[in-house]
Amino acid sequence: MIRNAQFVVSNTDPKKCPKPDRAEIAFIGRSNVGKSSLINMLTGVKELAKTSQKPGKTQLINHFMIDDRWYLVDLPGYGFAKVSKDTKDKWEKMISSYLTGRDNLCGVFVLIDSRLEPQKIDLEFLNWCGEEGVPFVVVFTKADKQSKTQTDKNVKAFLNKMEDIFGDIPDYFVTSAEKGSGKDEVLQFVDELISEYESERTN
Ligand SMILES: Nc1nc2c(ncn2[C@@H]2O[C@H](COP(=O)(O)OP(=O)(O)OP(=O)(O)O)[C@@H](O)[C@H]2O)c(=O)[nH]1
Ligand SMILES: [Mg+2]
Repeated sequence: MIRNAQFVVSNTDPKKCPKPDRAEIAFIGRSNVGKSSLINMLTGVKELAKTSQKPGKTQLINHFMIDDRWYLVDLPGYGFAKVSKDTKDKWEKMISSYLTGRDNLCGVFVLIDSRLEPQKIDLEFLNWCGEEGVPFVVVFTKADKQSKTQTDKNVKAFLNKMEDIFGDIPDYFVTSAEKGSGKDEVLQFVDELISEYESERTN
């Protein structure tokens, strides 16, 4: 359970992010996949992270302080078609330097739309994370949008692709921000990552 969640700061420059003095967990995924909605669902604060029906809402690296203990980070989405090459390049630079340079980052939750068949852009991004040693888990979103059978089918297809790429299946969660499903499982995992980070720091 998250008891307290507060917005701290937004940045374009990863170097200006808050002092990395505590555990940090980030959320990323294709534009409109439901990152901000999931963050609101997990924290129980309805409009903590700004959401929109229009893709490309989140443009900055947004830090939130959770229970005075860890940072939660909402990142802008990738794969939004209606942006210039220049904007895409800037995004890539900002996100790659954040993800590879943030010392206190203990986990990156990569969100995947459970309505879709495996998307090249998601697989490429996960592959990049693997190559760079970015510690990721997969979160399927919007499970309420179709039947459980269809969700299971899409999840399975995606995991099969991941197995082809990595030789094994990553940790994953199936969620709906609308229904609140998957909340306990995701928060339990977050807690494990943070506790691990904290015990490594004190030892
Ligand atoms: N039915 C349903 N709709 C969802 C769910 N999660 C998000 N949405 C909707 O999907 C749209 C996009 O959600 P956001 O949370 O803003 O997505 P985002 O990934 O933060 O998008 P960007 O910041 O633009 O990259 C909104 O209209 C949400 O209401 C879900 O679990 N179920
Ligand atoms: Mg967003």
